[in-house]
Amino acid sequence: MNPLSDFKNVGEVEAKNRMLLVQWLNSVLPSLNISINISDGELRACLSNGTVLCQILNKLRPGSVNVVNDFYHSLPSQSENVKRFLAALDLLGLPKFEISDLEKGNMKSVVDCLLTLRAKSLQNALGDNITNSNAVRPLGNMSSNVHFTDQRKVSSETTSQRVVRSPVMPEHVGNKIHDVFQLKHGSYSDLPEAKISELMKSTNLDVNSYSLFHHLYIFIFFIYIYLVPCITDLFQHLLLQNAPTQSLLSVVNGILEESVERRSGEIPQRVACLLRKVIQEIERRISTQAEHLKTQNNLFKTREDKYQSRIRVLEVLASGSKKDSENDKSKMEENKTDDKDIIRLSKELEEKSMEISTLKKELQNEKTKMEQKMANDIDVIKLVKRLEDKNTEISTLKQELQIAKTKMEENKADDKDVIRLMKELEEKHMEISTLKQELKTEKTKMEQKMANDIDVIKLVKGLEDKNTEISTLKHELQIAKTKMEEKKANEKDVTRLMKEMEDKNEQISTLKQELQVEKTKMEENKGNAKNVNRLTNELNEKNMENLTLKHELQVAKTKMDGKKGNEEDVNRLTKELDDKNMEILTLKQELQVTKTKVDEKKGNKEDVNRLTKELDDKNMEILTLKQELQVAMTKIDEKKGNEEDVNRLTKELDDKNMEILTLKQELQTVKTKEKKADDKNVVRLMKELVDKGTEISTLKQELETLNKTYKVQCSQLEAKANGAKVELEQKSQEYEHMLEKLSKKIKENESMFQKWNIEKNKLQKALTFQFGSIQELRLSWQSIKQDVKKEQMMYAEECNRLGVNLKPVVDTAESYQEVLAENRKLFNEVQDLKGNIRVYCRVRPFIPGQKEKQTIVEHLGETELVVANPSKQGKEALRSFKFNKVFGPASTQAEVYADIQGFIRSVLDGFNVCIFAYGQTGSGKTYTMVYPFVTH
Ligand SMILES: Nc1ncnc2c1ncn2[C@@H]1O[C@H](COP(=O)(O)OP(=O)(O)OP(=O)(O)O)[C@@H](O)[C@H]1O
Repeated sequence: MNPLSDFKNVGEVEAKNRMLLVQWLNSVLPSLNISINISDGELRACLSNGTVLCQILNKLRPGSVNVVNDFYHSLPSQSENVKRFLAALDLLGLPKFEISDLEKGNMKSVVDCLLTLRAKSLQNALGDNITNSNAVRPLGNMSSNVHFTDQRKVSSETTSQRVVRSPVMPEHVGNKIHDVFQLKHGSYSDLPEAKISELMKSTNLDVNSYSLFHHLYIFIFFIYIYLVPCITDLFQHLLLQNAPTQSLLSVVNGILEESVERRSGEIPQRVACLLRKVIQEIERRISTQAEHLKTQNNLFKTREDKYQSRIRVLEVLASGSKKDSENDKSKMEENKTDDKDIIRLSKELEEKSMEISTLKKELQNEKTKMEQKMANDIDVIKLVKRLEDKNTEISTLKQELQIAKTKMEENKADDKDVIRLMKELEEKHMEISTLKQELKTEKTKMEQKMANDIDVIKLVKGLEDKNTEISTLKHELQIAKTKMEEKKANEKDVTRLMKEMEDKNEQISTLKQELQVEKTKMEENKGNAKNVNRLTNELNEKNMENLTLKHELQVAKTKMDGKKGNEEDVNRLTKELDDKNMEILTLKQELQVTKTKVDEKKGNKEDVNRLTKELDDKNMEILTLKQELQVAMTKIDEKKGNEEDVNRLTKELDDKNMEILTLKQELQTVKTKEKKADDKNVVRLMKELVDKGTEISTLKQELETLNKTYKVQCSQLEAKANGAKVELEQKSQEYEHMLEKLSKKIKENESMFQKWNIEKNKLQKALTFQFGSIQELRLSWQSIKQDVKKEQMMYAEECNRLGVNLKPVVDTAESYQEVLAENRKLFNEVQDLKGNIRVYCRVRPFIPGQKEKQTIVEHLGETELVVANPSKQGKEALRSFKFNKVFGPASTQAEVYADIQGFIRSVLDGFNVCIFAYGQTGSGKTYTMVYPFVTH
């Protein structure tokens, strides 16, 4: 056991005892009105006066203590009151406490003492008439000395009076002894404890219960002494054995008193023997009483042990209950652990539910991802389509580029652009291949079940970037295309110019021929030299113009050969060409006009004049032209000298024309070659196209397979998702079920917890009750112990008194013989006078329940009895009998005894007496002899 808990228990027990005491004090003395939660110090202050203690005792036993009320000398009076109270307790045989305990020491002893007083008073209050009478009686009345002094006071009374009155105290003793005998004969264990204590404590006697048993014994003894001296030793022994001690003592007292009254000084031998035997019997009884006391002591010890063991058992039970409570606590703790488990399980459930929710969320996310991936896949498909479109575009671009390339090669186009474009194309190819690789990797990633969206987004971004790049490239290509077209246009312009040049040259040649024709005509028609000159000048001018044109053409060609002729030059050249054409047209018109004029001059003299005028004009013009030509010539001379140069130039022009022709031929050939190359390129491109188509078809197939696998995977994933959903639902249902179970368990545990709490409370109440009962048992045990000690003391005192009383009895035993002899003589004389043999008749009444109630007794007289005989008639029908005395059916045992009690005296005087009963079975012999104490 835990010492701390012991301490607590001890403290609790002391507090409870104090409360009990306070309650009792308040109930006995309501004026006190002490608080239940009084402390030790307060209780000391309340009781240290001593007056309260004395008042309580006086309340319980009025007049037990005289209270000292000395207000001037309070302290001595207080201690005096306490002393008186303690003395009274001492007299009562109750446990005491020390005065120092009340003044300074531990109040526990004071509380225990007062609680024993309380227990004693409660026992008395439990309806025990004997103890009630004791409670009312003054304390001094309890002393046995008082009884003996009273006994001595009435010693002068007659024997018969004594027989009735004397057994006030000895009757207690006799009863006690009788009861003790009963106990000795083996019924201790059958008796209740209350009865034992009652027996042990009872010092009072109900006089009404004094039975005939006692009288009968005295009566038989006297018969034995005076009337039946020859009675056997066995009967004597039986008498002594069965006689109560009080009867024996009263008999002894009676004999002694009678001998004293007679003053004969003689005690008959038989009486002396009887007295010795009585004394021996009393001694034996005392010794047996001592033994009984010992056995009682042992019994009390065993009972004490029993109580101790019970206390221990109760303590063990208490500890057990504590253990039980601890077990309950442990159970509670287990319940707590169960609760913890439940909490843990609920937490786990929550976690599971959280996991389920997260799984659901993940599933949702997966779904969304799947959908996104589906969307991405759609995007990818779109991208692939776009890529295919791009490929087609690229292929077309390639073709265009190839065409442009060839054209550029043919037309010596910008190599750098072409190279750049080629490089870009290669880069595009590379990019496309990388894109393809990326696509493949994407596909593999898609095959590896959903590459993350970021990569897809990146790819999409990359694709977008690529698209932008492609768009920029397209734009560049468009620009390049436009440039190429422009260049083509330039080329066309160049060719057109070349054609125009050729036309001009042809026109020039025709003009030359016309001029030649005109010259010949002029010569034939003695044409005007001025016109010739003019025409020559004009021709020269035209030649110059041609030269300049050629030169400019050459420059343009060189520029074109330089492959970097810009549009401005071309425009400029075209403008110049247009101007020249305009000039040529004007010249043509002028020529036409002159031709017509010449034709008119040929027709008519007037016209000739006009023509001459016109010729003059023309000449003037020619002159001007010549001048101009001269200027030009001078200029030419200044630059290149003379007409040779012009011829050279004309030759050169011819050469150039030739060159133009050759160039035209070359162009024609190049065009043919170009056509051939174009065909080759077309074949190659076709091949590439076919390859691309195959690639595209394979890519499409791959895409389709990928789509299919993707769809299959999607379906699988959907199936898995559905399965997971079903599992999740099942799990959620299971968890819900578990939750319900757990909630039920929690409710059950709560109900169990409440039950346990109720049981715990009950156990605690039972424990407190048991503790209280243990305490009460202890107190009662202490009181019983005190009672036993007191009884022991009383018995010791009684023994001493008996010894003291017996001593004069023994001393005067011899003088008694004389008295007894005289008494015997007188009595026997009376008996002889009455008749030595007496015959009595007693008629039994009908027994209750007897069916046939017909009596044959016809007449019942004092000494006569008439009996009817129905079988006979006449005188014999009635028969009368005479007896010393006839007792009727209404006669009592006392009447019968009163008639024969003289024989008892004779017995005690030493005479032999014989009393016997005779009669039919069931006539009442045993009733008359054995049941003398039944009063009727
Ligand atoms: N005077 C009486 N008054 C009332 N009842 C009596 C009286 N005498 C005898 N009885 C009853 O009669 C019945 C028989 O009595 P009892 O046993 O004394 O007869 P008995 O003569 O002793 O019989 P047995 O010879 O068989 O021993 C008993 O029940 C007894 O109580």
